[in-house]
Amino acid sequence: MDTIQSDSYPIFFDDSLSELITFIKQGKYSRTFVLTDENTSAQCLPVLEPLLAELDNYDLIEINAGEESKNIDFCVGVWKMLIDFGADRKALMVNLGGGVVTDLGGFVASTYKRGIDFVQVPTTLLSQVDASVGGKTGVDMDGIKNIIGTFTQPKAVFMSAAFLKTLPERQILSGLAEMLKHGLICDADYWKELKNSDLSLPSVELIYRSVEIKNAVVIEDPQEKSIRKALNFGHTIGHAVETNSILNDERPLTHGEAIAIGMICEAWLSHKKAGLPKEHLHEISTVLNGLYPKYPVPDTCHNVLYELMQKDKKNTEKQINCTLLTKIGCFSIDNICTEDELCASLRYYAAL
Ligand SMILES: NC(=O)c1ccc[n+]([C@@H]2O[C@H](COP(=O)([O-])OP(=O)(O)OC[C@H]3O[C@@H](n4cnc5c(N)ncnc54)[C@H](O)[C@@H]3O)[C@@H](O)[C@H]2O)c1
Ligand SMILES: O=C(O)C(=O)C[C@@H](O)[C@H](O)[C@H](O)COP(=O)(O)O
Ligand SMILES: [Zn+2]
Repeated sequence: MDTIQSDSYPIFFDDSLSELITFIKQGKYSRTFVLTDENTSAQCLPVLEPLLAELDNYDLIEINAGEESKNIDFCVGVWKMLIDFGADRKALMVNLGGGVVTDLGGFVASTYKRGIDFVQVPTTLLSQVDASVGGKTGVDMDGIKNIIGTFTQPKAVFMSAAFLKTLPERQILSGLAEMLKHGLICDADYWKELKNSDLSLPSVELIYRSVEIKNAVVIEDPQEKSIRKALNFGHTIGHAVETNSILNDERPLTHGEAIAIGMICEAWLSHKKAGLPKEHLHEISTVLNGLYPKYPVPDTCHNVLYELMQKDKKNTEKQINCTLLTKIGCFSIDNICTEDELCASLRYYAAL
């Protein structure tokens, strides 16, 4: 599988991860820090350890697993460890994990001593097809997703299908939601291929195509001034549903599960406001509703969800700004949606 070149960094597809060690050795880093969470320490570090053994030294930093750790307190913990270990500006962070580790690790690295190099070694499907690519780093605060963060590109990304062997089925489905999103916004053929494929573990070719789509969008608009907003399809409503679930549910929704709900609602808005044909809305709803477990969004929680949507980063002057679809494979950015429209879309999802 060919390496994909982003603006300033390579994205390697190589199960052996040999390029990672070459990269670290050639970089002449003063010290290497490997950031993991408790699950990637147990399941993914053993894959990397024989390679890391080739280095003179490296240090491990571990955070708790899950979105609940993606906050400034955990950043402080990691910054303190970097200080205690005497990390200088020539240190390297290797973020080994899912989107929580790559988002938080990228943010910590991009701010420590005003920025040290970091590389992403994504271990979930979601972090491979989405979170590790494109340079959005950050953490949540006050129940708002990714409200604190930077745009900082990694020095390289290293993809290995080996990590996906230990990934629970629920996490595969979570990553699949972002892959389906890539098809819906940019590539109708890819959407068709994906929905007809074996979805229990998408092939490396499908993963590769997803990364190509995301990378192409980011290269055109790295700081989300315009078309990068396409990648936010499903996220205005999805992030609100995700945050509300994290705050209230014993077993919160995954990012992808929440985004799937958001994509159904925003497909309905697309039909009402952006010309998405009725058959396309039906196709999107049927596929997504069939793949993901039904989640309750009763009218009684609409005001809480609407309040959360008001905090979305795409908004200006309190108007809710959604990315919509004009047809499967084509998007339209900067669509202002009213509270009534957003609530009606949640009702559409609930009634499916
Ligand atoms: N920066 C971006 O562009 C971007 C894009 C999409 C999502 N995100 C963010 O990514 C986060 C979600 O990422 P995620 O879905 O990877 O969640 P995650 O990082 O929480 O990982 C999901 C679970 O899988 C475990 N895990 C990771 N790798 C494993 C493996 N190989 N085997 C077994 N278990 C493993 C983790 O410990 C965790 O329990 C969210 O915070 C979301 O906002 C960021
Ligand atoms: O890379 C992007 O741009 C995206 O929007 C990808 C999303 O899938 C991802 O969840 C991202 O973190 C959302 O960004 P945010 O700016 O809405 O927090
Ligand atoms: Zn997302």
